[in-house]
Amino acid sequence: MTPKERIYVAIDTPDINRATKLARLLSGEVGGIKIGKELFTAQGPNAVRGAVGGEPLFVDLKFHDIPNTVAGAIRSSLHMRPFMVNVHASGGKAMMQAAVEAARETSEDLGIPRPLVLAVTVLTSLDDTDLSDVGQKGPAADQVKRLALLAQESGIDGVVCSSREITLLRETCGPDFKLVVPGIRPTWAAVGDQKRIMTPKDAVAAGADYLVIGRPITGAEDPVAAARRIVEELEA
Ligand SMILES: O=C(O)c1cc(=O)[nH]c(=O)n1[C@@H]1O[C@H](COP(=O)(O)O)[C@@H](O)[C@H]1O
Repeated sequence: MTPKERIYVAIDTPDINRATKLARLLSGEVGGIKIGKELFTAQGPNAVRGAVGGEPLFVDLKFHDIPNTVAGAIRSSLHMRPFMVNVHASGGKAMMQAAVEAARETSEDLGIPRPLVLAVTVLTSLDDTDLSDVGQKGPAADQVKRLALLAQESGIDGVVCSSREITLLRETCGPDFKLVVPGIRPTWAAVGDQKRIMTPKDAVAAGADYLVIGRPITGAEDPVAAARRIVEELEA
């Protein structure tokens, strides 16, 4: 995989014109586009695919519900022809198994490649204190490992984790388990609400498969120049 192919740019806006413009501008500059709750909730599935054009799409809706409902949501999301979809690992084993099975069945029915089904472990905006506030047993790395192993047992293709856990998960889950990593901050970008962060180059060196990068690119005065700068840093 080339450095460019590893980058999924997170387009978080409710505005379809801005999303379409960013996706067109960045087409060919990155590996794919990630669309999440903000655009999806405002504009719906048809608009999402329309905005993204033919680029590989990560549909990041982080489903977290009972198995039957998550399976149905995964089935519905496949009409956007995603390359990756995700659920929360904390939804449990039966829920993750139902998500994988729904993706398999529906992609067969639609005659499309099965998307990678990923599980979100511990959000990159949470640290050890936040985890203990919600009664989860930290430190964050331990909880990420626990959830990643459960996801792997459930037939999930990989996890969304922070850069801080990449090395641990590579050792624990092996070379083929996909590690998709948000909370990526080049040295020249603002941190914002992210807590467990790393630079793009360090994250790839640690073993990340895909990097999810939003505001450092989309919030830049020149998003194409920012994307190119990140690609150059990865290639250096
Ligand atoms: O699943 C995700 O993509 C995700 C998981 C996570 O733990 N942290 C996280 O930031 N994300 C998403 O990754 C993107 C990060 O965007 P920036 O912080 O702007 O780079 C956002 O769209 C988040 O919704």
